[in-house]
Amino acid sequence: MKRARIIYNPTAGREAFRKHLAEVLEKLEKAGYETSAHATTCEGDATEAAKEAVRRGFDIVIAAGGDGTLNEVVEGVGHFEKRPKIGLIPMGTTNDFARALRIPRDIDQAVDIICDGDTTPVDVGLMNDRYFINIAGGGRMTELTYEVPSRLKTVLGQLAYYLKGIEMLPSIHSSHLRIEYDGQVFDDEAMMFLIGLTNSVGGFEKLAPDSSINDGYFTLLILKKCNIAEFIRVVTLASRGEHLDDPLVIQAKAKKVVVTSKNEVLLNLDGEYGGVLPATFENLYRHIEMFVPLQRLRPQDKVQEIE
Ligand SMILES: Nc1ncnc2c1ncn2[C@@H]1O[C@H](COP(=O)(O)OP(=O)(O)OP(=O)(O)O)[C@@H](O)[C@H]1O
Repeated sequence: MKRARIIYNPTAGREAFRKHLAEVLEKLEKAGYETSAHATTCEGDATEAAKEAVRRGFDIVIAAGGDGTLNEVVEGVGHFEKRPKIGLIPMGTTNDFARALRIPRDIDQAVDIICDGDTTPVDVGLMNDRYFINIAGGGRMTELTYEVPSRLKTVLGQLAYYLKGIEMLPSIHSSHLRIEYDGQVFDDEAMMFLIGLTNSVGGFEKLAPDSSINDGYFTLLILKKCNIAEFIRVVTLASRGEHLDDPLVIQAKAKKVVVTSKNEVLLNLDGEYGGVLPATFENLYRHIEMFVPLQRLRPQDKVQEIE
């Protein structure tokens, strides 16, 4: 019998996972998994629990929580040579990664995907020595996501981001950024940069529409220096996926990105504070095997059988 370890964040999202735990365990047992669960107690605990699960030889690790919990689980398993497969039960507020993988928010349906057993390899990012699964970025605007208090996100959902964004608008300014990406260089003032692994970021599904979850490339977006009116215009365009042709936006594909600055620039990794520049971002090609609804993936995310 295969062994599964559920790592769940009891504080994630609006709904308590604990209420559903018994039925989830039963379902997984029926599908042939001997399953146990761990409730995280604080920040970083999911990473330790995931490391322990690898050491104890679990075949699969299931993250039940938001992007933060999945990020911590990947951080825990990512450094090991032999990595368990990862399942995801989206319980967060935005669930960007689940959206990119077409994993439904319904707990029952998400567990069905794990029970069905279809998996696909996905790329993960490594920033210096920390993993990220969805998005890394830097610049004043990217600070927005981790300045929104978790409690506010839970109560207000995405509205919390908008409210915080309005509050922060007057303090948005540019920073010097030197960005080397696959042999090219941007060296100028800019508002922010984003390095995405999937098409889904902060609830915006059209920010990096061409990105694929397993092609080995990041989508790099740079927003050049602009004033607040231009900034609002580009963010509005981005919400509709119409920003890529804007002269203020640079878009590129890259496997490796190195960013330095003359200023102090704070970083954001999967929506949480990620330290300060300088940083090197590497795309780890198909580093993690994840349970997904294969037939629902976008064509560019499907692994071709003949490669
Ligand atoms: N018991 C706990 N108490 C407080 N914080 C916790 C606990 N367990 C985990 N955390 C922290 O909560 C953070 C956010 O959790 P998570 O991403 O699962 O939910 P979310 O913020 O509601 O969802 P999303 O990231 O999709 O918006 C995690 O990064 C983790 O460090």
